[in-house]
Amino acid sequence: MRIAVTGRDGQVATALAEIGERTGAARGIEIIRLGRPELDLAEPGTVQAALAQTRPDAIVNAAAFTAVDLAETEAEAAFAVNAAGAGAVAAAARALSVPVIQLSTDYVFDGRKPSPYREDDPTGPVSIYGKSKLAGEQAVAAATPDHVILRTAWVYAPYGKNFVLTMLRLAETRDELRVVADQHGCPTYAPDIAEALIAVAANLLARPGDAGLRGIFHLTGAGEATWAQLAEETFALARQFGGSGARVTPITTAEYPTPARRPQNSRLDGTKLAQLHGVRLPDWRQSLARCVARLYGAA
Ligand SMILES: NC(=O)C1=CN([C@@H]2O[C@H](COP(=O)(O)OP(=O)(O)OC[C@H]3O[C@@H](n4cnc5c(N)ncnc54)[C@H](OP(=O)(O)O)[C@@H]3O)[C@@H](O)[C@H]2O)C=CC1
Ligand SMILES: Cc1cn([C@H]2C[C@H](O)[C@@H](COP(=O)(O)OP(=O)(O)O[C@H]3O[C@@H](C)C(=O)[C@@H](O)[C@H]3O)O2)c(=O)[nH]c1=O
Repeated sequence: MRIAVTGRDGQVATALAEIGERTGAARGIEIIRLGRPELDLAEPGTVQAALAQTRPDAIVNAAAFTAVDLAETEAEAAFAVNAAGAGAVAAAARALSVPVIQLSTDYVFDGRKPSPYREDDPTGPVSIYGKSKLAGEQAVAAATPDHVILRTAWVYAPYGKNFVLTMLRLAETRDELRVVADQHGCPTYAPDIAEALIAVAANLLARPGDAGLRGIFHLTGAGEATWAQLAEETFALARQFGGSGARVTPITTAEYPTPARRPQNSRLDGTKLAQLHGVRLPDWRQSLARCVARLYGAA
């Protein structure tokens, strides 16, 4: 199975590439990463040719404008990549007669639901990033029926830009960190997402006409946390490996003003993916332990 993945140096694409390098030969999986300048989602003219030359069996669109706060002032750029760009990738998949898996986000919801969101719950993004990703979902669905939209959340890895690495970096110079404790979500480990993407792609290729395997699915680490709990657990693990952590002071969203609004509740219910694709991710604490162990050279 040859999987072409966009967003070459991002967390998810990197995690997929690692699987390809470590176990791809034994498992018959080849990962081909694409990025700028040869594939630029803001330049839709580059998309089809770049993807076609990889001769993929399936395409994963992991490229996105992910700077949530910056998107508030760069809406046009965010929409170009996350909406039009995603549509261009899906159109290329259709032209190549292969399935496309589009990564999307918990930030398509407004966060007011008191329990975890299901796939058919009404969307209502409260940020430009969320709005642009929702428009991307719609563009993908309009471009090809042979798609899966995987909404994930709070992604972290031992590399790239993410909250866990930000906390560890800030703790190097500060004894105390103030972290919001009234936003609830599901931290998700990029290498877990990568394994799930491979399983979903294999299912799509095995059952080409199965509409039940297509459409929107939620994919997050099991369990739930606040950002403050995620920071605390990160520091607890870092200390186990001889590192240092900061003291976490829980604060409210109002006490940490940001340009973009974030949903208060962005927990996603992964039941549908488990039932139809047989994919369920480990608890976020287990995966965070693997991540931090790797950062400290213990894994
Ligand atoms: N990170 C998270 O917490 C979450 C992410 N997601 C979604 O998951 C997917 C993967 O996220 P993640 O791996 O964390 O993302 P990253 O932010 O780690 O990487 C995004 C990648 O997209 C690339 N990119 C940005 N603009 C363009 C463009 N115009 N053309 C081509 N490539 C571009 C970036 O390139 P460059 O390095 O050059 O900027 C980068 O390599 C995205 O769809 C994201 O919306 C969903 C929920 C949570
Ligand atoms: C750095 C920092 C952040 N925060 C808060 C701000 C915010 O409410 C929360 C998370 O901040 P970040 O900016 O790191 O995370 P953010 O960019 O909002 O993360 C999101 O990224 C996009 C791409 C997604 O799709 C989402 O699922 C989600 O992962 O933590 C603190 O309370 N204290 C701090 O010291």
